[in-house]
Amino acid sequence: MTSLPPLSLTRLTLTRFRSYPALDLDTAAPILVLAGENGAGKTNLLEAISLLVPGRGLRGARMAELGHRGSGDAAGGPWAVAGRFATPLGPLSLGTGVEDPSATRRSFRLDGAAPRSQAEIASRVAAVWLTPQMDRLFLDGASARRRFLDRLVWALEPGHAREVAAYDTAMAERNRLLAEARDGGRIDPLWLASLEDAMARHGVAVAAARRVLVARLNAAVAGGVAGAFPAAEASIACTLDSALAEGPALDAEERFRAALAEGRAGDAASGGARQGPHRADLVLTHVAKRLPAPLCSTGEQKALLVGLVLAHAALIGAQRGAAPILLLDEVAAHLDRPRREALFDVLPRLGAQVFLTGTDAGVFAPLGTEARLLRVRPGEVRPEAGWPGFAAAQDGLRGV
Ligand SMILES: Nc1ncnc2c1ncn2[C@@H]1O[C@H](COP(=O)(O)OP(=O)(O)OP(=O)(O)O)[C@@H](O)[C@H]1O
Repeated sequence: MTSLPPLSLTRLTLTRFRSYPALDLDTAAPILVLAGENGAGKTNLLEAISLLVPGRGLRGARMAELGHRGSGDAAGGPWAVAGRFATPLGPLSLGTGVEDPSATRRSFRLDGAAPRSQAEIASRVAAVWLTPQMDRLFLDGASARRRFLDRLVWALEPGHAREVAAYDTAMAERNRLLAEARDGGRIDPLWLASLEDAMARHGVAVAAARRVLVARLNAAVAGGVAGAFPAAEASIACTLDSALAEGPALDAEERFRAALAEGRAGDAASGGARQGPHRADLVLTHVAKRLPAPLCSTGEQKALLVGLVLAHAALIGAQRGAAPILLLDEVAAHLDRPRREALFDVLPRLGAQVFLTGTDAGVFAPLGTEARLLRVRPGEVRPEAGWPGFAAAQDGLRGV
């Protein structure tokens, strides 16, 4: 068995979390496959792990949804998730949860004490996930893709979230002022200019950070970070941001500020700023096919997304010195056999601890002894010795 990756979850303990009244699970393995029927509680486990890092977790759920509801319980109560980790700086214990189910925020414990900040937690533990909900990324509107891209940047540049928020705030206030002026109200021109100044400063910072990330992702993909995985064929771009963040930052800010000042009347008529990083879009292209992602098949889109997430995980790993924990929910669902096998070939070589879910354990048999199989049934998880269909899968591989 391969040794444990530098950052690994070694034990997961749930108390009244989702479908689990209580669970204590040994997770000290490089790759864990959580197999079980629909509704067994596989995604709930990934979600619990995702909540051990700051953020809203992989479902973006509200706190009140997370407490275990027994039959007849109209509302969930308090809940807790605790994890023990092996990290490059030594063992670490992390806990999160709410005591009051009406709370909107959860609290954290780091080695038994309240952490100084969420950044302190993020500096010790990182996780990256891919869920079936993200399959729609290329079919939905651009705003979902911008949020996705910004989350990718944020994982590497924690200050990015502040820049995005500052830009959005300034833009919303400028939109309000322009609407007021359009409706005959009197507005303060100095206030308007200062808002455009803020939009230019934060907007160029947002665009520049996205541009840097996109370049690094492309380099990671081209450098074969995703191994032989077909998604290494992706090219990644973000529209608008190149032009917006071109040249020295001060020049770019000046251009954007001037464009905003010139565009006031048109922006007022159309109900908001018509240009800026809030209009950018993330574009993935299948290089071999020369097709943008929305024109690719479901499985091809999934492969592009997997490649993007693996490249992102590799960048985080290079920056932190330890790869983030990978949570891949139903990742094999739309992938054909060659793509699955290419993925299973890459996963053990990423230096990351990987959690995979699926309804059919046999699909994961090619991972062989690299992976530990856990059988998930409502409210319980048990290790299972051996893979169903393992011998057949091996025969199949030999036959290729
Ligand atoms: N707060 C809660 N209390 C109790 N049960 C819950 C709560 N929230 C969700 N559940 C239940 O948890 C079960 C497992 O959900 P989960 O999404 O983990 O399933 P899964 O194994 O990933 O299934 P699938 O293969 O269908 O994706 C569902 O039946 C759901 O109704």
